[in-house]
Amino acid sequence: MTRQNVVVADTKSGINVAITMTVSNSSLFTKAVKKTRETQGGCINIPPKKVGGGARINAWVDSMRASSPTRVKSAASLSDQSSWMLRHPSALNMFEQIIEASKGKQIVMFLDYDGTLSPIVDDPDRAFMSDAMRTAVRELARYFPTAIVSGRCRDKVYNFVRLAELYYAGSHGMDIKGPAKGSKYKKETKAVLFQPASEFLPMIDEVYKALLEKTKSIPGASVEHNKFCLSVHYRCVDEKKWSMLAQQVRSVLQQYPKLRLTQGRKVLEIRPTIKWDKGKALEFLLESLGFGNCTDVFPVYIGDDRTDEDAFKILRDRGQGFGILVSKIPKDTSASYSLQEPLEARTLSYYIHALILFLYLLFSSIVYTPACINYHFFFVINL
Ligand SMILES: O=P(O)(O)OC[C@H]1O[C@H](O[C@H]2O[C@H](CO)[C@@H](O)[C@H](O)[C@H]2O)[C@H](O)[C@@H](O)[C@@H]1O
Repeated sequence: MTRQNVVVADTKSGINVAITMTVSNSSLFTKAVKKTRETQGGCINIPPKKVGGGARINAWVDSMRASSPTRVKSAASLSDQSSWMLRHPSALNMFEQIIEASKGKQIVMFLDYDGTLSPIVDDPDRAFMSDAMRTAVRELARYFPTAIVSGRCRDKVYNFVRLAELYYAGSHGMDIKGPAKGSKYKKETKAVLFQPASEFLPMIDEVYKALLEKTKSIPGASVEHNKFCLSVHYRCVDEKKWSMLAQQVRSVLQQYPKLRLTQGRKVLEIRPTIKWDKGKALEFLLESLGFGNCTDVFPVYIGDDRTDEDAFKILRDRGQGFGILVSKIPKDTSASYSLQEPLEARTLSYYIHALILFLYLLFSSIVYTPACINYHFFFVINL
């Protein structure tokens, strides 16, 4: 299967247009040409001052609307949904194939936090992961090197996950730290710490203060300091005020050409223009674990957001491992597989159990433990 991503700058709207072509000879996948108003990684061009402001703001707001799950859901027809599922089958249904592909290779796990390990909630400070999920991740890390890759600042995501044995890449990969006690998977003992955007710290602090001031009159808006980047949340902002919020953010960012804007789930993310993202963080971590040029490594990345696309794309380009997109609705993605997303509280528990099941099954097919013998028996029979 070959897949080509072509990114074309839409000079009118200031938003890039990504055209993705997937050509496959496998019966599982269909030929598809997709056009979306976003790039991989969801980058929005910050327009230069002189160009018409109104049109630009409308384009921002359009993009904010497009990322609203309810709208995307209603826009997606049933046949779109099923053809998308053919191209990105459930990781649970494809489990045997996945295990087969990883045979004899070292699996390395990369997990996004919000929307992947924790449910999406209104208050970013209350996005707790369940104890059951923590147990699943802890178990996973017993068998595979495991990293959490998040847009959040590293300390904050660590406080949610609270597992000292993991690698953490916070601030969209711009703040990477290995386990304090070293890792059993890493031969050399030198601790891993990598912060490629350190010089931006004073600027980020400055912009944080400016954004707090500019957005304080917009009910529901909040600004989160993620150390090397910032998040402007609009999940709780009335849609009628989105345009005003976009204008305020734009007015601040125009003074800082060294910062760029990307988009997540009802969040505008501001970060340095350096060429660093979750995909680069994944490569950095593989390198520091000693798997940089290895052919027998099998990285698995699970994420739900546009910024995770950078990592999915790296895996596709390397032809190693695969990405799993957590989403209930069709989205343009470089991930190979999908898992359902917890849109409603009622379906949330299903998703968490599904993910836990997937994580458990992944390691239980390789390592025999009493708790997983039943599944293994089932798995072997089904082969
Ligand atoms: O890379 P991630 O770990 O997925 O971080 C991306 C952003 O996640 C958080 O925001 C998202 O989750 C919040 C809590 O569920 C939700 O309220 C918000 O609408 C989502 O966008 C985090 O707060 C942001 O700083 C991250 O950039």
